[in-house]
Amino acid sequence: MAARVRCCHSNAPFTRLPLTRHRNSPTLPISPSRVDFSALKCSRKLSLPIGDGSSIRRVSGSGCRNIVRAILEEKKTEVITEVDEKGFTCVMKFGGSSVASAERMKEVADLILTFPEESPVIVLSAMGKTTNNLLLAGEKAVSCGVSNASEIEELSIIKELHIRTVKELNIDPSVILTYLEELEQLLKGIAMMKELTLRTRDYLVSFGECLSTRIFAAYLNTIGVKARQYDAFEIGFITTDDFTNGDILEATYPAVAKRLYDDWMHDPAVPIVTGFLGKGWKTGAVTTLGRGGSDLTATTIGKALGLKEIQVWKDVDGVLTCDPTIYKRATPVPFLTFDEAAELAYFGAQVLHPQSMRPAREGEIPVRVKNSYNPKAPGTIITKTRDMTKSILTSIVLKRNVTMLDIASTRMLGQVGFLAKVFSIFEELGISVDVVATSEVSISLTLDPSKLWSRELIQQELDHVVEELEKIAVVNLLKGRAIISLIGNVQHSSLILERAFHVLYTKGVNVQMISQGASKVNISFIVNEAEAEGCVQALHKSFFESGDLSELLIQPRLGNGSPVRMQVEN
Ligand SMILES: Nc1ncnc2c1ncn2[C@@H]1O[C@H](COP(=O)(O)OP(=O)(O)O)[C@@H](O)[C@H]1O
Ligand SMILES: N[C@@H](CC(=O)OP(=O)(O)O)C(=O)O
Repeated sequence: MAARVRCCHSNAPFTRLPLTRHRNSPTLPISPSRVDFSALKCSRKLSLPIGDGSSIRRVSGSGCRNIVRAILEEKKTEVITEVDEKGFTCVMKFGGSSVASAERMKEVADLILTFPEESPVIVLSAMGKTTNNLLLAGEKAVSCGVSNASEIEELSIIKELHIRTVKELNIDPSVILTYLEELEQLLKGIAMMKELTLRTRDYLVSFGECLSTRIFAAYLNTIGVKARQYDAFEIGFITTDDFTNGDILEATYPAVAKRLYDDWMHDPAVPIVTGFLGKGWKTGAVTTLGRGGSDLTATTIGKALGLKEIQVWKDVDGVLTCDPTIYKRATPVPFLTFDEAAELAYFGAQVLHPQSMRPAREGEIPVRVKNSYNPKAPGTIITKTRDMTKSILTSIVLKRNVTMLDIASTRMLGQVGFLAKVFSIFEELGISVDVVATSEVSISLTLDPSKLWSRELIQQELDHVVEELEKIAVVNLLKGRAIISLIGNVQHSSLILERAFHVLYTKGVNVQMISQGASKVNISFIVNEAEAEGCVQALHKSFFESGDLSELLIQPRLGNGSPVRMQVEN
């Protein structure tokens, strides 16, 4: 293996790439067995020039690690020499609300141009409500008959929106026309087959992101900003074959880094990447990462390229103290840890995709949530740690449409393995469980509604679960429940619980289950769905609108009398 790597610091002559963390150690020829990839990962400030003598490129960041791995995996034997080109600095993801119209796309382009010091990778979602419209169109196609498929109302809405956008942006409509024709053909195909499999559903919704990115890249090119469109499933986003809910596989990171850097070095252009989409590793078919999955696309690129920041641009001033559609007086949360953000997303805050924090946490890359409608607002910055000294409650999250199961063993106390048996039934049926509270002979738990949503046979599945559990237990299935999660500093759980229960007691609400669990940041309780919104509003008033709760804290003190500073680490 003859690849050689050198490192360059911006103002210094080329020094030699440390294969350990020491910057000034000598250059060594690299071979898979000699490269300490974990050391490379730490070297975020290193630059890695690669080339074949004729064309020479340089990349920066911990993406170097992925490039080196990719080179080695391909068994390239080229010599690496110096150049001085700028790599990518950040990823900017714009959600559907940010690119909902031609006007919005222009504003987003302006916004990107207001950061000339950045060299961003752009990730886009489908325009506005296009994903919902595609799903609705697909469902209608199943039963409307082939001859009516072209007339589906949502198809017309999608066509009209995209054609109008292209006209208003003054770009060549051919960039999207073939896609719109193909979409119509696909709906006819669904109508003919009279079925919409999960695989076809993913292919169908992929049109949304394929269209929006093509339009935006074409627009940037017309205003003189060189841009290049990418379909994520063509540039190395490899996922499991779980259609509608694909998991990003490890191979994605080096593949995406290599493709984006290679293209950039041959011919620099701003990459415009489709969010939400991937390619199933066995089937080779288009997959999606679950609703809101463009956030995960952005953090995956952030980690792959070792960027300094991941920005997700939304239609709100950051992560708020609760869903603003439930309670208008929600306010932005300036700082969050990855743990808090992940928990918040997992327990239902639509603002972030539940899996999106994982790559950011692994790459230790800060995530900034900003408002594309109000760029001056500071937004929320999500990092590994933050000062928790005064933090009590951060945000209140509501998850609706929850099914709860009370499971009591038919045998009496002391039954060994009861919990194991119950959970093995869920494992066998592939159903995921959200909140759990147990005693030796009984369990209360909730089923993850998003998992149920993404699959069919919901009622049959529930019946089947109950049937299996009834072999060992008395089962009570309770629908129409909601989970209210209090995300915050569980170090102060007594204060949080005292206040929360006072609020709920005052409202006459009976909590049906509570779980604090092992999480350092979340206390959840289950109430009737009909009461849930009122509870969130009352809790918000009590925790965020009635003075500084931190004054109630009894501060732990060191021997010298000074207060202990608390840091929460993921
Ligand atoms: N705690 C929260 N903070 C901010 N927004 C929230 C929260 N909970 C729910 N939301 C909803 O999330 C929306 C933003 O997320 P999303 O629709 O995925 O944005 P985008 O499509 O721009 O990526 C907001 O408009 C808001 O209604
Ligand atoms: N368009 C997809 C993916 C996505 O991330 O969208 P948004 O960024 O608008 O939430 C969806 O609606 O689920």
